[in-house]
Amino acid sequence: MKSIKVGLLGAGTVGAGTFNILKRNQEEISRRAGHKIEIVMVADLDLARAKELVGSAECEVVNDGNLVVNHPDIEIVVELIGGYGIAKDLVLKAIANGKHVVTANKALLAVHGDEIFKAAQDKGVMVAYEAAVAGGIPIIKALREGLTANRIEWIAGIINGTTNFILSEMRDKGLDFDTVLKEAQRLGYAEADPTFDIEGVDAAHKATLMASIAFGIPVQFDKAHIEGITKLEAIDIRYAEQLGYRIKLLGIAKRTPQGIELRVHPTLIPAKRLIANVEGAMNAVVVQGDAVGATLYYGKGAGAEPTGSAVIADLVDIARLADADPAHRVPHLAFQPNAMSALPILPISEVTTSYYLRLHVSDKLGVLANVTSILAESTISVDAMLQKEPELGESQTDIIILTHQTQEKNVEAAISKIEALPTVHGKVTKIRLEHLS
Ligand SMILES: NC(=O)c1ccc[n+]([C@@H]2O[C@H](COP(=O)([O-])OP(=O)(O)OC[C@H]3O[C@@H](n4cnc5c(N)ncnc54)[C@H](O)[C@@H]3O)[C@@H](O)[C@H]2O)c1
Ligand SMILES: N[C@@H](CCO)C(=O)O
Ligand code: NA
Repeated sequence: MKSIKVGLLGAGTVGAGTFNILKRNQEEISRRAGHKIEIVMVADLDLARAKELVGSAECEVVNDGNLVVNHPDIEIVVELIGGYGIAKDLVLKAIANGKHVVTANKALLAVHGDEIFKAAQDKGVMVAYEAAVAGGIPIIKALREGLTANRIEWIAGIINGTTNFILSEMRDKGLDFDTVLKEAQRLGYAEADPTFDIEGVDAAHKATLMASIAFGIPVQFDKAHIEGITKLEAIDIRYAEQLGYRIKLLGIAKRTPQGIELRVHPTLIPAKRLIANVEGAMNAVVVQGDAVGATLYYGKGAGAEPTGSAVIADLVDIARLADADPAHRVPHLAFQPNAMSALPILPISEVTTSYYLRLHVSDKLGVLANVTSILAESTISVDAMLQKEPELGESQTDIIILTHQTQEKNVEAAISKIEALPTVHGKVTKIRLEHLS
């Protein structure tokens, strides 16, 4: 049996998960791959961490990733450092040296993916990234291969474990935001910079990659509309529940005749949908294809071994395909590089969806009539409404309105008019709503 030599860049959470699974399941994995996949060198700036991971195993430990990417016997480089700097440099060097690359680095691919995939294409090597989206869930495999017959219509996913964990723990245990974030960091879910998680950036990296392989468009992270969970208020989570909805941070990629919607934001979804009941650090992605209908993928999107599971799946894929003619391998972005689409990513003002609006109003006759006539003038139709009784001794209260589908710019124009009414106080809270059907 041939041995395929692998070099590991980064011995942190995912590096350790990958190393340990490969050690534990070596025999089973070799039976599948038809080759022995062997990590022969581990590089980490923190040499002690790498040494502790490798233990007594036969594997060189170094603190300079260049030794991995320049190693003559290493065929596959696994990049698990993260970020755009040294990770990009080492990935491009590995490709230039004719090595295949496996990476979990969605930030790098969502921003520099086109350059990296082009370099790999020119050199005839593979860049595999199953771990980059929804960790252990084989969503890249499903989109690039399993659903290849379909014209994919939309994808909607809970694709950041940290924020789903925060939303779940806050709702169920009444814990505060900072306490739950610290716990997510301790469990190894959070990014090195946790603002990437809570501000929706990490989910947008993943949605960008899914949009590319679903629709055959270049990676365009800079065009994604991104909102995180930091401005979400507990009161809206409660009102949503009363109306039969849950609020989740969704990554959405949708094809429309005018272009592609690519957006990440807190979203109301009907509580009866399976995806609405995905809790804790779990991830789930719904993919709607024209032939297959809706399919749902669920599992652990973060953590050492779930993510390591995806890294090793890529190693096995590469081991199986390494000898194949590069033209016969699965294209990096699922579509042949000369058959990419130029469909634009739509600005958020052009997006069409439904809305949850919360207005703080004076409890006076005629307020509701004023609001509904503004909505009617803007051709926004109302799906449901909830008017709270004012608290004892209060003269103001909340009105919650759920709209039918309309364009974002219509809703924004109507909100400006509603906020100008003397009986409406402060800003109107707007949260997008998706029925996912
Ligand atoms: N943690 C997860 O659950 C998870 C899931 C999916 C994807 N990812 C991605 O995987 C990658 C790694 O994440 P992680 O959580 O394992 O991070 P981590 O911080 O636990 O590990 C990164 C390791 O890289 C090392 N490192 C930093 N600079 C280096 C350099 N110049 N040369 C060599 N080593 C260097 C660090 O010392 C550290 O040990 C990131 O791209 C992340 O986005 C993480
Ligand atoms: N920080 C990411 C890790 C997995 O990509 C998350 O919380 O989902
Ligand atoms: Na995955």
